[in-house]
Amino acid sequence: MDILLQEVGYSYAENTPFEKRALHHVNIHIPSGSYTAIIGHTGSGKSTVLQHLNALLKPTEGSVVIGDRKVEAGVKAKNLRDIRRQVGIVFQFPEQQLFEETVLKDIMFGPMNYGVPEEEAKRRAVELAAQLGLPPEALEKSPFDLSGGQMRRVAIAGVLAMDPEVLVLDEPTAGLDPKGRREIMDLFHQLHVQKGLTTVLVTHSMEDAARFADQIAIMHNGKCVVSGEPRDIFANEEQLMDYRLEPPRTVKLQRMLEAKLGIELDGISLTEEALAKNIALALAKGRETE
Ligand SMILES: Nc1ncnc2c1ncn2[C@@H]1O[C@H](COP(=O)(O)OP(=O)(O)OP(=O)(O)O)[C@@H](O)[C@H]1O
Repeated sequence: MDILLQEVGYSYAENTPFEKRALHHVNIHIPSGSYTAIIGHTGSGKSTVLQHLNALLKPTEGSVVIGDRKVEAGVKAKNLRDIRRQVGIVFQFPEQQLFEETVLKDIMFGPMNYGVPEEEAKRRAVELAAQLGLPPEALEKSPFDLSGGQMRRVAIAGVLAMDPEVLVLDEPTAGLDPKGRREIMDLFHQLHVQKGLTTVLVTHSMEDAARFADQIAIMHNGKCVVSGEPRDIFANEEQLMDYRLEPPRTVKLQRMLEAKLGIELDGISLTEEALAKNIALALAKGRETE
C-alpha cells in the first residue's frame, strides 16, 4: 500500500494562543513494499510525520494519500478505522500501553476489537509470541510480571496481530540491550522481506537506517529536506552536517582507514560486513600488485 504526503503542513493546537507549527510543505512518497527510514535531529518533525501515516493526526495543510484513501486538510475524514488496521504503529515505549490481565489477552485485544474470531485471534497471538521469542509460559502471565524487553515484545506482537499492510516503527528498540535491539530489528527486517511488509522506521540510529532502509528521508526544522538511497545520503557528509547528522560508524571508520593507509576503498561501507569485504578486497588487490 503506497502512502503519499503531499504539501503537508501541521500545527499543534491550531488557532489557539499555544499554536505550534511542526511541519511545512512536507512531500514524502512511501512506495508499497519499501523500507523507509525517517531521520533528523531532535524536534525536526519525525514523530509528527509518523502520526500522519495512519491519520492519527490530520494535516492542517495539504493531504495524505493512504492506499485508496485521501485525508485532506479542511475535509472531514470518515471511517478511519480501516486505515488504523492497515497501518500499524509501534510507538516509543509501547509497553506503556499494555493493560490486559494476561499477555495472551493483550495480544488478542486488537484483532478481536476488529471482529477477528476468538480462535483465530488466539492462533495469531500464540504464533507471534513464539516468533518474538516469548516463552510459552509467558502467555498466561500478567504483562506486568515480565521484564521490560519482554513487555516490549508483547506490545509489538499486539500490533503485528492486526496483520497490518504497513508497519510504522518509532524508535522501536529505545532502551533495550544490544542483543534485544539486534533481535527485534532483525525480526522487522525478516517480516519486511518475507511478507513484503511496507516498513517505515523513525530512528536516531544511522547504523539501523543504513543497514535496513532502501530509502531515507531527512527531516529538518519541520521540512523533508532530502530523500534518496542510503548510499547517496551517507556519502554526502557535508549535507549530513548541515542537518546535524553524522554518517554511520562504518563510513567514518572507512574514511579513517583510507586516510591512514593512503588507499581508497570501493563505494561506501554501510554495514560492518560491507566494510570487512571492502578491506579484504583492497588487501587482495594490494597483494596482486606487489
Ligand atoms: N503535542 C504537541 N504540542 C505542541 N507541540 C508539539 C507537540 N508534539 C511535538 N511538538 C513540537 O513539534 C515539533 C516537532 O516535534 P516531533 O516530536 O515531531 O519531532 P521529532 O523529530 O520526532 O523529535 P524527537 O527526535 O525528539 O522525538 C517540535 O518543535 C515539538 O516541540
